[in-house]
Amino acid sequence: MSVQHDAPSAGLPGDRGEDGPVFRVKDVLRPLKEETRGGAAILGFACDEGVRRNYGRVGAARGPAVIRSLLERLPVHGPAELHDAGDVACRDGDLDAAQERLADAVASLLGKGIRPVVLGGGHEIAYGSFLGLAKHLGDNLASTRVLVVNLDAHFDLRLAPVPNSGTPFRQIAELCAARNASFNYLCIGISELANTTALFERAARLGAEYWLDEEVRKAAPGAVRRALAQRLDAVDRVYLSIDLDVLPAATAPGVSAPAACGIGLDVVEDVIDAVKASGKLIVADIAELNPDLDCDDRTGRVAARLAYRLAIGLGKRSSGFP
Ligand SMILES: N=CN[C@@H](CCC(=O)O)C(=O)O
Ligand SMILES: [Mn+2]
Ligand SMILES: [Mn+2]
Repeated sequence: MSVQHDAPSAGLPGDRGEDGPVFRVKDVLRPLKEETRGGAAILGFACDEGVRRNYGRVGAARGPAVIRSLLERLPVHGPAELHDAGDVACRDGDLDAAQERLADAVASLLGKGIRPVVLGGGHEIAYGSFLGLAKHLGDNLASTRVLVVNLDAHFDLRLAPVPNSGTPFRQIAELCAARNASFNYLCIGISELANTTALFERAARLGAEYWLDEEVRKAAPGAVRRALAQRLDAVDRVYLSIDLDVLPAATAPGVSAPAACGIGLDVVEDVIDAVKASGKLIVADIAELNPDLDCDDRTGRVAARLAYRLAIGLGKRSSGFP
């Protein structure tokens, strides 16, 4: 279902009126209503408690507000509909409770046939997103082949006394084991110099597949897409997590741990498009934007662009370029 825009934008840079009405995301973004079914919704996770516990640079709790404001400014080129499911915040440093509330919000959206695009927040968001998917699937988790795709310089498979931004995928592995579900983890953009030997060994023990940042950078055109297509063919559903620190520091300076190498934004966008085109994407999140560390909103704009691609989709314009 889609609705026409009904209120053109005004007052934003570029909206001078002389070229006719301008429609932007803010004109189609509507607070989620109880009766809403289907479509996509953005849901914020205003939390950096996991980053703090992981000795990172805090500030990602302000990520959702900044992504929303940059997303709202982007133009919409055709009929579109997007719901805003509000924010889940972390209160009094209680990360477990915040992840539970995020999971409940994700499960509630999925129960209504709405595809959540969750905006972080530190990468502790990932455990909440997946827990929501697990709640939604219930007893069907074990029989549903879920592929977890994480675009990240880091495995985030750490062992730690308490959950943090470096542990979510180890927590997901444990949740899967407890529910007799397989842990099918594909990590794209892993940096050899940002993960210890112990983490590579844990990834191997858990059967994780990873593609290194250097391999992806040197891959022949189309190779990532072809390899990904094989993995997508073999599963029923995909949870896609994007840690912005998978991008080079010049593209994404506003993260706790910027990448020296990273993989290109074009690869990240190719992965999004391939996963969406498979029809199997069920939950997506964007993690680690720290507006306090950003430069000219560079990382925020990238996050907004990715959120747009996930929630609304590009490709309504084509120049005919060969
Ligand atoms: N979210 C994950 N963070 C990385 C941080 C690495 C760093 O601070 O250098 C990790 O734990 O591996
Ligand atoms: Mn990372
Ligand atoms: Mn991460």
